[in-house]
Order: sequence, then structure tokens, then C-alpha cells
Amino acid sequence: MDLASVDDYKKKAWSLLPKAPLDYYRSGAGDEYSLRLNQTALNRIRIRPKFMRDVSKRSTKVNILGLDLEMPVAIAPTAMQRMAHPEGEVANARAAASAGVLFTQSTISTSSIEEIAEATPESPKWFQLYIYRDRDITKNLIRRAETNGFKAIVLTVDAPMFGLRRADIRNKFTLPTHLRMANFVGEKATQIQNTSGGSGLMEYVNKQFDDSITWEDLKWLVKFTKLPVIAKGILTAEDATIAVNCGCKGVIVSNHGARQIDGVPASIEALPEIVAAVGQRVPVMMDGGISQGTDVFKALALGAKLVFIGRPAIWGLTVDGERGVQNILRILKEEFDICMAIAGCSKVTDIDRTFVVHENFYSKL
Ligand SMILES: Cc1cc2nc3c(=O)[nH]c(=O)nc-3n(C[C@H](O)[C@H](O)[C@H](O)COP(=O)(O)O)c2cc1C
Ligand SMILES: CCCCCCC(=O)C(=O)O
Repeated sequence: MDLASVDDYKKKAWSLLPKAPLDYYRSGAGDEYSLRLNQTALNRIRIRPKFMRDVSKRSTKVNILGLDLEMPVAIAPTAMQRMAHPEGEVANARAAASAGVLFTQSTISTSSIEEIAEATPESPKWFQLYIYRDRDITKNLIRRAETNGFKAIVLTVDAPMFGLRRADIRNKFTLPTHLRMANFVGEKATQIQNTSGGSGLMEYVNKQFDDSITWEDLKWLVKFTKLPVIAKGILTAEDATIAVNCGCKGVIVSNHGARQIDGVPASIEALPEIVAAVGQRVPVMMDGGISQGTDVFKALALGAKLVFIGRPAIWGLTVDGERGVQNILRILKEEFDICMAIAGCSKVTDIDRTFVVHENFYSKL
């Protein structure tokens, strides 16, 4: 098998995608220091395996906010997936459904809420929300997610503005004309225009997204929707505590794939302080740099209940559509299961803080 790891899929996808979509998917903010850090920080964590523990019967299953999931890996919301494959988000959601994992749909999708619901009526899915200046647009998205079987609203809190993504500026990035922002048919928010000569998406976001939002808006959202609300993009204990006090039923530790501010910590670095702050009250989840089963294990050992993958699913989608994402999920599940077994864990709840140390631990030797 020549595609045996997420990294194999990444390399293949990079060779297939045209420059502008590849740069959009791949890149991070600024000099991309935090982008590299998302993975190097994971590599600085060492697993402390504990042997001879009868791991003959194992399960990778978890339950998150009432959802039974085959493994603690979910699909993160990523925008505009039809640039990667003609079936875009629909293929990604179908792959998640067949693997029994959670799919999160982005507001900025090239497939609509209704298309995702029709393609995967029974499977677990959450809807990721950006708050638009036009509150009617925002309310309409929430109501459609509710009536179409989505089980939570994931409010992304780290995007009052678009991060400085130089590749998109250089490429004058815009959505190819055969694609559409599928959640906004007939509304002004459908179109990305590029009047600035820079990134069209940056222009769109800075025009449409509400940069005045505060925690009061989160409180409004918690009241407005009957679904649980989860805050995504949390990087500090302070914000995690506020989010939970505002009524969030979960938090996602994330630096947005390092696409918003360069110089922020890796998500895995921020995770422990957030687990310490709110981990007894709500599930703490994380994303950023997860590319192997051992990364999943490390995040869980540091207190995450669920991890998300963004780019890895896009690489799978690019290479082979629904089947490509299925393979990415299969690879991660196998790798996670093998890691659990050899480290001495039969079930996900066996994984705890004692299974990892920072590499500095060994420099004392
Ligand atoms: C191409 C791309 C598009 C994204 N679009 C969104 C989005 O629409 N909403 C959102 O909350 N996060 C978005 N993110 C961030 C992801 O949800 C997630 O936080 C990040 O990709 C995780 O890092 P990873 O790509 O290393 O797995 C996007 C990330 C990428 C790479
Ligand atoms: C930060 C707002 C960006 C909206 C577009 C989708 C997205 O989140 C991304 O990272 O790209």
C-alpha cells in the first residue's frame, strides 16, 4: 500500500491540487511558526508505555455529549471543500458517517446544510457558526442546523477578522466561479468579491463577519438555540472559564490550524491549562497538528476527550473523495488502536496523564 499514512496522503494531495487552493488549505498565518509548532510540540511529548496488561479486548469507542462515536477522532470544520473534490463536504460527511465519527460542517461550505443532512441523515454532526453582521443571516443558519438534525452549534470565537495569510494575498485567492458558498443562496453573503487585489476571502470575512462580538453574543446564542453550544478556538484558561460560565457545554482548544495569529501556542501546549480550568465541568476537545494515532493518544493523555482533524481530511478528499477520507479515518483508527494496545490501554478511559511526559523529563538524566 503506497498510501499508508496521513503524511502519504498529504504528499499525494499536494502534488494534485492547483496552487491557489493548495496554498489556501495548507497555509497558516504570518511566518507560519505556529503552524510548524502544532506538530513539533506534539513530537516533544513522549509516551510512557505500561506493558503486560492484557489488552486482548479493546475498544476505541467514546461518548461525547450523548453521541456514541467509534473513536475519539472527529472531522473539524473546514471551508470550501469542493475545491478539493467535486463532492466536497458531502463526501467528507459520508466518510465520517460510514466510519461512525462526528462530522462538523463549516458555515463557509460549498455544500449546504440541507445537502449534508440529506446525505447523512442519521449520523452525528455539528454545525460550526460564524456570526455575521446581518443577524438574520446568522439566525437562519442556526435554525436550519436545528431542523436538519445537527446536534450542536460550534461557535468559532477566534475570528473577528481574517488572519494574515500571505499566500492567499499573493494568489489573490477567491472561490472558483463554478463553486458557491452554498449556505447563502440568494443572499449577498453568497459572493466572494475581490476588489482589493489581495485575498478575496479576507475581503469577504472582514466585510461580513461581525468584529464587535463579545461573550454577550455567546450568551445570546446559548439562549437562542435549543442545541448545546461549544466554543471553538479557546487558547487560555481564562477564556475557557468564561465560555463555560456563559453556558457552553464543551470547549475546543484550537489555534484554528495556526491560521489566525502566528506566535500563539500549539493547541497541544494550551490544552493542559484548559483541562485544569474547566475539564471537570465540560468535555475539553482539541485540534491542530493531529496526523498520527500516537498524536490522538497524547492529546487524550493530556485530558482531551475528542480530537479533530482538519487538513488530513482535506488531503484524503483530494486524493480519492469519500474513499480517501475513509482511508484517513481507518489509518488513524488503526494507529490509535495499536498505540493504545502497546501502551497498555484496553479502553479510552484507561488513558491518563501518567502515560505522557514532556521530552525535557529525559534531559534530566
Ligand atoms: C482550509 C481550512 C479551512 C478552515 N475553515 C474553518 C472554518 O470554516 N471554520 C472553523 O471554525 N475553522 C476552520 N478551520 C480550522 C479547522 O477547523 C481546525 O481548527 C484546524 O484545521 C485544525 O488543524 P489541522 O488542520 O492541523 O488538523 C479551517 C482550517 C483549514 C486548514
Ligand atoms: C477566520 C475566518 C475565516 C473564514 C474562512 C474559513 C476559515 O475559517 C479558514 O480558516 O480559512
